[in-house]
Amino acid sequence: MKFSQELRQAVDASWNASFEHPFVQGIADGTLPLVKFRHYLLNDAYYLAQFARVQALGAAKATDLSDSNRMAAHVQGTYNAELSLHENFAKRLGISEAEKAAFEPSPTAYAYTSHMLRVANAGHLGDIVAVILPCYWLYYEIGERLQGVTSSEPIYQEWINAYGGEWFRELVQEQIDRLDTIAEQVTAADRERMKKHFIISSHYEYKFWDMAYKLEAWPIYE
Ligand SMILES: Cc1ncc(C[n+]2csc(CCO)c2C)c(N)n1
Repeated sequence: MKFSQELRQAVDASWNASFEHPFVQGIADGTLPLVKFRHYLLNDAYYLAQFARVQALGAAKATDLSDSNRMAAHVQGTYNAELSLHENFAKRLGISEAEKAAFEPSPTAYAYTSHMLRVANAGHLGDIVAVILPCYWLYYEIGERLQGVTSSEPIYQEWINAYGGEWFRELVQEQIDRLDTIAEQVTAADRERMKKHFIISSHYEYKFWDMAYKLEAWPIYE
């Protein structure tokens, strides 16, 4: 069995919980209150900025020029594809640049990105691909499941369309293939560590929906 398949099996329950989360279901049927999607977007803008840094560390740590080149291209992909989607939504939801700049990430967004940055700083390219892969792959599977669904909220429909396309499938497959290639070249201990990164990122993907749905914030002490 390919390493990627072993990892996919290990997170099956966690990913099913993401598919069934009321945030995702609310996107599909259009009933998700926009205030919750707004909270998601603000946290996701922070998340994506950190995600790009993690991908860039992958480019820096690659030992092969072709991997450096592709990881750097993926940084640009995050900027172009993800942030343009965001800018479009932010405008429509009345999120200003000032609000974005002043926004402090919620505990889960902070913890998830801290997890990725810790792994990226300490690890090699294999650790980095393992820690970022659930972001690609889970969103692809959500996009796939929601194909054919017509959400009554146009913003949610655009979000669904963005993750169902062919361009996205190719990006995901490229990272899955990179994971499998590296997995064949490293030790069993390396693979075990990579698997843990993948599982923890999957937990955080679930918690990210929950964070947005519950409008999670830091405690206020008075
Ligand atoms: C919490 C969270 N997880 C995953 C994604 C999706 N995503 C982020 S970067 C990237 C790869 C380049 O497009 C993908 C698919 C998101 N937006 N927010």
